[in-house]
Amino acid sequence: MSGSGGAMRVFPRPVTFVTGNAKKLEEVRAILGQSIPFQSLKLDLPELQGEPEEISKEKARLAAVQVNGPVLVEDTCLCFNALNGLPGPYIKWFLQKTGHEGLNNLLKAYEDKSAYAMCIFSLALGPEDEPITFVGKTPGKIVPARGPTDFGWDPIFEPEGYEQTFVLPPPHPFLSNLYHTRLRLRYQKLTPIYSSHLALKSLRLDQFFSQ
Ligand SMILES: O=c1nc[nH]c2c1ncn2[C@H]1C[C@H](O)[C@@H](COP(=O)(O)OP(=O)(O)OP(=O)(O)O)O1
Ligand SMILES: [Mg+2]
Repeated sequence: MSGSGGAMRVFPRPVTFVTGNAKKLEEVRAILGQSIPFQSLKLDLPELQGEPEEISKEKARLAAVQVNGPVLVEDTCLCFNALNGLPGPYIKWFLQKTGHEGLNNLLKAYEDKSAYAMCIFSLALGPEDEPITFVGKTPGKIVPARGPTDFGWDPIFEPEGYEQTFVLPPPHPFLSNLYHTRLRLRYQKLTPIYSSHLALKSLRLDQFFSQ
């Protein structure tokens, strides 16, 4: 696929990011909303049980039927290594029922507090198309909650290489705008993804996202 074209050719219609989560929307809009024709729809779609990628794909299929056009969905998992990846895709329910403290308690029986945050994006070009998934992982560890509690499990996840959870206030306003840190983390998760999966589909990543 060479020559002119790009996003407008791949997506004759805007991609609808379907989510019921305002925070997610804020972040994804900030990262992708400038580079592809983008709109959003607030829907809390059912998420079936199973392996994370399958859950996400199925969600994209449902979304594409509802929207009848190109859709993007994201599923976020928080996976504890000591528990072989659980709570994983079920983190939302664990968080709701047990809170940050309960999540820490789950690991009390284990020395290994390591975890990874995983975001899975699934893109379906339409109701008839098989969704493409993009998986990004950020390693880190589970710590007692600190900082503001405005976004999910952020306060208990300390990404590797950072001495703070996602949400502590920036140590210095010029050095680290936390909002940026968080976006960068997400971006890190996304970058390897574009190249591998989109190349497979012979859709050049820059055609997707840089125009
Ligand atoms: O970057 C994040 N940092 C901290 N917490 C996060 C993040 N991203 C999602 N979360 C929370 C939201 C929900 O409690 C669970 C994932 O569940 P998940 O199904 O992916 O999100 P959701 O149901 O809120 O929105 P959606 O309508 O897009 O499915 O982790
Ligand atoms: Mg959900």
